[in-house]
Amino acid sequence: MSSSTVPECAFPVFTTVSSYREWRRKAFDEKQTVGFVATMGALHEGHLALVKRSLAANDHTVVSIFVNPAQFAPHEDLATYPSTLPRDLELLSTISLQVKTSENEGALIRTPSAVFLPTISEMYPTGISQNVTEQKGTFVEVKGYGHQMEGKTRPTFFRGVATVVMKLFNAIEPTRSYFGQKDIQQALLLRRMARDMLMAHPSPDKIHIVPTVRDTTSSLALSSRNAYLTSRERQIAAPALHAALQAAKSAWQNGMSKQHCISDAQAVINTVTEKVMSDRNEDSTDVRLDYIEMNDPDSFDILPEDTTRVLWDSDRARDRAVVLSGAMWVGKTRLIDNIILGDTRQLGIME
Ligand SMILES: Nc1ncnc2c1ncn2[C@@H]1O[C@H](COP(=O)(O)OP(=O)(O)OP(=O)(O)O)[C@@H](O)[C@H]1O
Ligand SMILES: CC(C)(CO)[C@@H](O)C(=O)[O-]
Ligand code: BAL
Repeated sequence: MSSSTVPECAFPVFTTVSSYREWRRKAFDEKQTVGFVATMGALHEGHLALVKRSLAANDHTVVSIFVNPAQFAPHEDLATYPSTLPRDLELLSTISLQVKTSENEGALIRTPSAVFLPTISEMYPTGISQNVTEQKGTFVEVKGYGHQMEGKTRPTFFRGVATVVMKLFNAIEPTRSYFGQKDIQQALLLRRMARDMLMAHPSPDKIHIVPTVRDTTSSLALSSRNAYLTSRERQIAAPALHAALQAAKSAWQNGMSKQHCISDAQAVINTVTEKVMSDRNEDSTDVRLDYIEMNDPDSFDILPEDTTRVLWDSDRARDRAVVLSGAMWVGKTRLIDNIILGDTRQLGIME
């Protein structure tokens, strides 16, 4: 993207690493903190929640918008991924937060300081293929943590995410960074990457996880890909994933085994699938569960089938956390969601 094609807005939009670095150097010199929110654009209230958390805690907030080819498999939706750049920049121009600081009693208004909007060649100087076997250059893999949950269906996804986020961290050099709980495996894996690579910008303890923002009536997790849903899919089928996870959660809290919890969740999806199939007057939608699973948040290991809350708790900490997550196809849209069972503070999820 050339700077002449970027719409005018209230903050600088940097399309190159070198132009951003000039701005960043000044923030370093002035000992100002920089909060960072990485996005692929098509912004919604979920993204804005991350931006607000950053505004609350940092002198500056930088948002990146970059649709990363490396995290899309060749058969996935890179070509059709939603893009709403003028609206994104407008949303970021209108967001503000009033903060209290020790020097300034209540009157300080913070707004985003900059957007980083790089081209593909800026981010991948050696070039990039979506086909892993054809790739050349430097990639980041968090070994042992990218094949479970989302990685089972999307085996090259976390390699693409870790690679681009390492590049973004190197370019932006944030003091703190904010990721959404909606992509819980991504956030936990990136914290591990920062720890393993001894990163300072941000340090692993400054990678913050923000609770999932949901549609207030249906509880559907907000997601850029929700734009693919028809209105009937959005109302009838899409909310089933969260409802299924809630059914598993209540079975877990009632002392049931993991196996029982997951079959309760599957029953919720089956009921919705049958309803959608039986509405013969309407356009038919194909609803298909990809997975619902329960994993250890530290190792990402799958919990054994007979695990109950009591067995899990007695093993280590009280109210020990579990990641209960799932993915489901509604027509051509793949939705993901999760609930943390037990104490969410063990995962450092913000309150
Ligand atoms: N509903 C949400 N609540 C909180 N954070 C969210 C929500 N949706 C996305 N995020 C977070 O925003 C950041 C950028 O996400 P991204 O741009 O991929 O949007 P997305 O809505 O997750 O898109 P997609 O539909 O591709 O999954 C990630 O850290 C992601 O977890
Ligand atoms: C973190 C991220 C911006 C990397 O491309 C993406 O995976 C996302 O938006 O969740
Ligand atoms: N928020 C996750 C980005 C992706 O699915 O590619």
